[in-house]
Order: sequence, then C-alpha cells, then structure tokens
Amino acid sequence: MPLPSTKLPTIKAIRAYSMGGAAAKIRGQGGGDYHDQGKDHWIDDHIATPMSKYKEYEQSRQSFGLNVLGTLVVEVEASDGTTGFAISTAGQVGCFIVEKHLNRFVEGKRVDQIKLIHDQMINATLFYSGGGGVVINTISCVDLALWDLYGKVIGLPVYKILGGAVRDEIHFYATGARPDLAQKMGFIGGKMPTHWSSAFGDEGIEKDVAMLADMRGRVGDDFWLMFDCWMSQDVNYATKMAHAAAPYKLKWMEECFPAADVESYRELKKNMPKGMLMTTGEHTGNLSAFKELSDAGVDILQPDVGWCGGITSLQEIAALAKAHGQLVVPHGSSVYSHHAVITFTNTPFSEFLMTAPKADHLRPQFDPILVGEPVPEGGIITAEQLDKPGFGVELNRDCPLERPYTH
Ligand SMILES: C[C@H](O)[C@H](O)CC(=O)C(=O)O
Ligand SMILES: [Mg+2]
Repeated sequence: MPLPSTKLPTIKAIRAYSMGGAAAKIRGQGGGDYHDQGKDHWIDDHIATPMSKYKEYEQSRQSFGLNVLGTLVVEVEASDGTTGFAISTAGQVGCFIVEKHLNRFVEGKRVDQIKLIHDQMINATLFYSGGGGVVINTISCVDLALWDLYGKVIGLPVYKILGGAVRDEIHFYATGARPDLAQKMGFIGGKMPTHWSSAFGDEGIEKDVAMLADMRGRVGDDFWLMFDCWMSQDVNYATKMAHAAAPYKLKWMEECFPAADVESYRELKKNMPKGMLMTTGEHTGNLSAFKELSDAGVDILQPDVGWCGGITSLQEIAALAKAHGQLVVPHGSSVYSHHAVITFTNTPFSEFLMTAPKADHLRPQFDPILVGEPVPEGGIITAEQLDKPGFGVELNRDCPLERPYTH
C-alpha cells in the first residue's frame, strides 16, 4: 500500500507579484507593506526612529523610505491545479529573488516538502542574505505560501497541520495611537509608539511619559499599556524612560535598540524596574540571532512570521523561547501568526496592529490585499474562525498587482 504522501501533487509553478513600494505607480495602499499608508496616518506621525536625529527625517518614516519595498505576493500552483499564496514586505526586490533564484527549490517538489524547501532556500541565500532583511522576508513569503498550498490541497487549516489549537480563542492587544479606543473595542491592552528618541534627551522622555500618564488616566489601572520604541534609544535613555514610566504601570518596553545590539539588551535587562518586561525581535531574521536575544534576557521574543523565515522558522523560535521560559508573541501578522500562535503553549496573547488611520475602528491589518481576513471582534479571534483550508484567505485580485520578472 503506497503511503498517502506519494499521492500528493507536486508544485508546478511559483509566481511573484508586487504591489506598492517605490517602483509602483500606485502607492499608499497598505497591504503586506502595512507601513505604505496614505497621508495623515498615526503610523507615520512623528514616531521615534534611529533617523529621528536628522531634522529632515524626524516627522515621517516614509520620508526616509520605510515604504520603499512594497508588498510581495508569492503564489504557488500544484499539479492538481490547487493554488496557495502568501504576502510579505519585499515588493519587486522579492519578486526577483523568487523568480530568478528560489524557484529552483520549489518547482517539482511535492507539496508536503516544506521543511526541505525551507532549508534549501535559507542555505542557498546565505551568501547574500546576511541572515535577515529582505531576503528572509522573501523566503518567509514562499514558506507561508507553501503552508497555504499544503493546507488547501489536503483541506485543512494550517493550525491543524501544525498539531492543532491549544486554546479555543486568541486574545489580542492592539498597537496604535489610541489604546483608550482599543479598550472599548475589547482588547486587553494597547501599545503606543514613542514619539521621541534618545536624540532628544530628558525632554523626549518627559513628553512620551506625559503621553503614557494621560493614557493611564483614560484607561484606568488594569488595562495593559506598552511602549514600542522602534530601535530609537540607547541604554541610558531606555533605562531612564523605563523608570520614569514605571509609576504609570508600563507593561513593557519594546525594541529599544536595533536587532543586532544584543549587548544593549543585556545591559537594559539588568537596569529594568522590577516587573517591567523587555521585548524585541520583529527585525531579527535567523534562529541564532534569536538565541542571542533570548540569552540576553529578552522576556518576550517577537518574531514577525513574514520576516523571520515563515511558519517553519517561527516554530523553531517558539521552541527556543519555551526552553528558556520565555514567551513568543509575534509581531502582528494577521492570519499568518494566528494559525501559528493558537498552537503555541507559550503565546498567551497576540498582537493586532491597527491600520485604521486614526486607530479608531477595526480595519484588517493587510487591507486590501486579503479577502476574508478576520479582525478581533471584542478583542478575540476564535479557532473556529480559522477553520478554513490553508490560512483561510484569498488574494484580492482587484489590487494593482505587477509581475516584474518571470522565469
Ligand atoms: C508602531 C511601530 O512603530 C511599528 O510601526 C509597528 C511595530 O513595531 C509593532 O507593531 O510592534
Ligand atoms: Mg514593534
């Protein structure tokens, strides 16, 4: 009797499309590059960054190119005609990598050979990936498309292929400018971007802590409030900010430093007020780097499943965190993280990133590129809502997609 896997279809074709980014005529659409939003959006309103020290790049992250990449869409087609797809942030650069390099590791393989393809993609790109960046975003996108295809071929949601849910529902905190409104929508907490970097010294700390104090006054004592510092600080500044924020019950300080600055994280961990958590990881792209952050004492590892190597890598990172008694709470990535985290015992809650311009209503994070993307109603997404083959979403073909390369 042949094993069922010998009856599985093979992958006939892989195609890569882009939307938005610097190469596109139409920009500001959102999608996989959720920083590519239009004007007057909270996500680009004087947010602290490592570029804040330059006056001309202080007000807007788009001004220094945060949205140059755009959305990457990877579509994979099986020999039985089933298609799977995924999105990430990599745009036309990613399209080149998929169509001219990664295609060779995908086409011709059986739809269940995801780990083999993943390992070949990672190792074959080491000479130019540096273990992260746009190359890993692209590999993540292929990996996610493969999981989607496999799920669609065998008729199961990805979370069931990964071993099944360990809880019936996922509870979310919201990232955005208005935790007070997120509280009314049923979220368990709100993470705000800081607006001032270490370039502004004590005055910057005072202004951001005043924002926190105001928000604490609006939401009461029990609602979680967090700061996302987006790599904009140094150890001294982060230490001072953490202590100034402690009286207002700040739950965690996130991504105070660039991903590779492991020594700063180690130092900050020693300086943190008792009970406040230190988190990071969304810009980290390989397992060894996550190990270093974990060893440095990061309390919550926050890989982005679209930027860390896909579901295949995210499972390894979650296991690493678990072995060290740490949580893994991925950077919000909608269905791509929902299907993973509902299977992790060390992810008690998850992130929802508000992409509504004023953070005042629910908008699907990757709007408009996914059809059927769920949003947390009352701060919750249930396992039942994920019960559709693959990641349970379809590609919105009305979006202005381009295919710049073929093979
Ligand atoms: C709000 C942050 O600056 C960033 O845009 C998103 C992020 O880092 C997060 O959700 O975490
Ligand atoms: Mg963050």
